[in-house]
Amino acid sequence: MIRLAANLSMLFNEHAFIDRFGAAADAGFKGVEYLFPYAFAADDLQRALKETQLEQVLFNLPPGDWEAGERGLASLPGREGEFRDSVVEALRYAEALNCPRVHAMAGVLPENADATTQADHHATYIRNLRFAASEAAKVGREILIEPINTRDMPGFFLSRQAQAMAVLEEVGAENLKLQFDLYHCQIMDGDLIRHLERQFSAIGHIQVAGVPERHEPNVGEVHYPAIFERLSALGYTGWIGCEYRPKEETRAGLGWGEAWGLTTH
Ligand SMILES: O=C(O)[C@@H](O)C(=O)CO
Ligand SMILES: [Mg+2]
Repeated sequence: MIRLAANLSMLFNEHAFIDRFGAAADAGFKGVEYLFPYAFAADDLQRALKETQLEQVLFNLPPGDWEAGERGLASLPGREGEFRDSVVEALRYAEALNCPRVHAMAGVLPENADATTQADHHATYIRNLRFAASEAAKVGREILIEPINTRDMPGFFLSRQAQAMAVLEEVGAENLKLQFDLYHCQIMDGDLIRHLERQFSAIGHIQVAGVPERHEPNVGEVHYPAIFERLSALGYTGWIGCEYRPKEETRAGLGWGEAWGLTTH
């Protein structure tokens, strides 16, 4: 069964953040995800989930200085202390929101990074992910890593599916999983269904969007019905995060999801 989660950082931007929970539930979503909960007290978010009977399915660790262009800390040499604090903070929110998984963004390489710098980032990434996975395991949660396309995030350290699979293998923690965003995969690697099949056992969460504009899944070059069909055949029981920027009003664009219980009126 396909379970769709609304990404509240991108969907329902017609509403103030806290009101997006109600809008998502009204439209038929059963779960929500978003980038960061930290601007809100955990109690307020907990109340919003309870009132709407939505499940919190994912959010990200604190990413460093977002305004200054930082996109995660996990691979940044010299920032290990901050990364550790970010793991503790994310797990505190995860417990309060009953969220089973959190995404540790890899971070951005410095411009023109040479092989030594890249190797430093890789070594830091592996050490940090081991720490994060071991802390998360103590409280029964998963850590996710997500390859992100370098057109949207130039220099992002983790950009290819093969790189992510190699990292998962090197870290070797059962609760470290792949956040498979089909939008990024299409841009960087293509061959979506074969990637899904080959990586299926490593996947902890899936996200979708049309390519290339990142609008609704039925807008653009990817034929999502075939992908959803394959996912069902593979026996996927996890969540699919709707992480796209609606072309117009959120609700008006939900027609693509009617087969999976979303309503447009
Ligand atoms: O794909 C994305 O952009 C997100 O899933 C994310 O976590 C970082 O922006
Ligand atoms: Mg994503």
